[in-house]
Amino acid sequence: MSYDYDLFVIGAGSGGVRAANRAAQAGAKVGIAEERETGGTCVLRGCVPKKLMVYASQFSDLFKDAKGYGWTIGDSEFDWPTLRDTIQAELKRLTGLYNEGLAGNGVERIPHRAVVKDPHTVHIVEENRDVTAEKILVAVGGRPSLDRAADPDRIGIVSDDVFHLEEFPKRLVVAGGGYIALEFAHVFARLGAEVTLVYRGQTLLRNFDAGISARVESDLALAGIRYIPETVFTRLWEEGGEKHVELITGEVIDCDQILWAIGRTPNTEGLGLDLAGVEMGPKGEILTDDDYRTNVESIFALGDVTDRENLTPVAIREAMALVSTQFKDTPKRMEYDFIPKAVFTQPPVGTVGLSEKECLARGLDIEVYETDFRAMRNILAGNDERFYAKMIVEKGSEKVLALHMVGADAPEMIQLAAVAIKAGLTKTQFDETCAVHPTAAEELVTLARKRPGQA
Ligand SMILES: Cc1cc2nc3c(=O)[nH]c(=O)nc-3n(C[C@H](O)[C@H](O)[C@H](O)COP(=O)(O)OP(=O)(O)OC[C@H]3O[C@@H](n4cnc5c(N)ncnc54)[C@H](O)[C@@H]3O)c2cc1C
Ligand SMILES: NC(=O)c1ccc[n+]([C@@H]2O[C@H](COP(=O)([O-])OP(=O)(O)OC[C@H]3O[C@@H](n4cnc5c(N)ncnc54)[C@H](O)[C@@H]3O)[C@@H](O)[C@H]2O)c1
Repeated sequence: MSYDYDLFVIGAGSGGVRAANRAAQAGAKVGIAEERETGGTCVLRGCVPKKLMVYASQFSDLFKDAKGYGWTIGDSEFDWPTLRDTIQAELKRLTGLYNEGLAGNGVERIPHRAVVKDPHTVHIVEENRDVTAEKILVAVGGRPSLDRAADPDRIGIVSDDVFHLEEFPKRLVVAGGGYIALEFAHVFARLGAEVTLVYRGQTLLRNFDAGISARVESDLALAGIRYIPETVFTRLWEEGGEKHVELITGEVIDCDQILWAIGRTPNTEGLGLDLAGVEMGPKGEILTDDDYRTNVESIFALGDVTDRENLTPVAIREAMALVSTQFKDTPKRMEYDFIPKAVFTQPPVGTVGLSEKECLARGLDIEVYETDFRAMRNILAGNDERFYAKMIVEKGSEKVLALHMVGADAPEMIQLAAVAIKAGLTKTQFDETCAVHPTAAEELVTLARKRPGQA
C-alpha cells in the first residue's frame, strides 16, 4: 500500500518540529500540520516569551542593588507596550526560522488544523481533504486549564493571554502553586504590580524537594507577593472597570487582572483519536509504550499530549528517540531519570534527581548535606536574598543522588551538575574537584555540613 507521506505530524511545537526535521533528514517523506504558528507553546506562549519577561523584570532588583555599589540611578520607568511588542517581534523572527528549517529539510508544511480519521488517514480541516501516511505522530501539546465553575464568563486570563495584555495590570491575582503561577507572580511583582498568589494546597511546587518548596515560599515575602495558601477562587466578576475575585474564605480582592495557572490539559478534544481507537488516560492524555507507540500500531504520540514530563527538552529528546527507532534502524529510548529542571522564580530553582521524601520512600539509605548562605553579591547591595542547596548522597556507595538549589544562577549550575550526577559521580569526586573562587557554585564542591543529627 502506498501513502502520501511516510510520516505525518500533527502539531508543529517543540516535539513535532524536531521529529519532522529529523525524519526528513533521514530520508522520509514528511508532512506537518499546525493550526496556529510554527513553534508551539515553548516558542510562542511559554519558555521563550516567559524568559524574556523574566529578564525584563530583573532590572528592578539590579537598579535597587546598584546603590550599594556606588551608583545613583535616576527615576526608572517600565513601559509594558514596549516590552510586549518587542517580545512579539522576536517571536515572529523565531517562527520564521522554524519555517525555514522545515522547508530546508523538505518537510511539507500545512498551516491548518488536522485531525485523525483512521489509523493511516489525517483530515485537514480547513481544506476539507484527507492525506494518508504510513505513520502518524500526534504532538499537539496542551492548553491552560481554568475552573469553569468559578469563572463561567471567563473573566480570568491564562498564560497564553499574558503576552498580549493591552494594559499592564497594577494589581494581579494569580491562582496556582506550580511553575507558571510562581514564575509570573515574580515577574509581575518586579515589573511593579501588586501581586497576590492564591493556592489550593499547602506546599508550593508540590512535587519538588521540601527544601525547595519551603525556600520558594519564604522568597515570596521578600518579593512583596501576598501568599494565601489552602484557598481557591469561588467567583470572578467585572464591575466598574475593575475585576473582582471572591475566595472560599469570603474575602473579595479587587484587581486589574486574574490569572489562572492551575495546570494544563492535553489538546486531544475533537482530534478523532476515539474514532481511530487510540487509548487515552483520565485527563485526555494519550497513552503510549516506551517507544511512543499508541495501542494503534501506526499512531505515535509524544510531548505534552502524553503528560509525562511536560518540558521542552523532554519533547525534543522523545522526538529524536522516535526518529532513531522508526526511521534510522537505531532504536533509542529517552531516559527519564535525572531530568534537570528549573523554575524561573527570583531567585530561581535548579534541581536534579529524587526529592528526599522520594529517596526515603524507596528505602534508600541517604545522607543529606545542606548549605544556606547570603551570596557575596548581596552584601554590599543590602539585599537579603539567600542561596540554598541540598545534596543527597547514598550512604555506602557515596553516589550523589540529587541536588536541589534555590538561588541566583541555579538553573545554569544545575545543567552542569546534572552531567556529573547522571554519570553517577560520588560526593568524594565532587569534593576532589577544585573550586572556582569566588562563586556561589564553589559551595557544591565544598559541602561539609551534614544536616544536624547525622553522623
Ligand atoms: C507559560 C509556560 C512556560 C513554560 N516554560 C518552560 C520552560 O521554561 N522550560 C521548559 O522546558 N518548558 C516550559 N514550558 C513547557 C513547554 O512549553 C512544553 O513542554 C513544550 O512546548 C511541549 O512541546 P510539545 O511539542 O509537546 O507541544 P507544543 O509546543 O504545545 O506544540 C503543540 C502544537 O500543536 C498545535 N496543535 C494542537 N492541535 C492541533 C491540531 N489539531 N492540528 C494542528 N496543530 C495542532 C498547537 O497549536 C501547538 O503549536 C512552559 C509552558 C508554558 C505554558
Ligand atoms: N520552568 C519550566 O520548566 C516551566 C515553566 C512553566 C511551565 N512548565 C510546564 O508546564 C506545566 C504546567 O504548569 P502549571 O504551573 O500550570 O501547572 P502545575 O501542575 O505545575 O501547577 C498547577 C498548580 O495549581 C494548583 N491548583 C489547581 N487548581 C487550583 C485552584 N483552583 N486554585 C489554586 N491553585 C490550584 C495545583 O494544586 C498545582 O499545584 C508544568 O507542570 C511544567 O511541566 C515548565
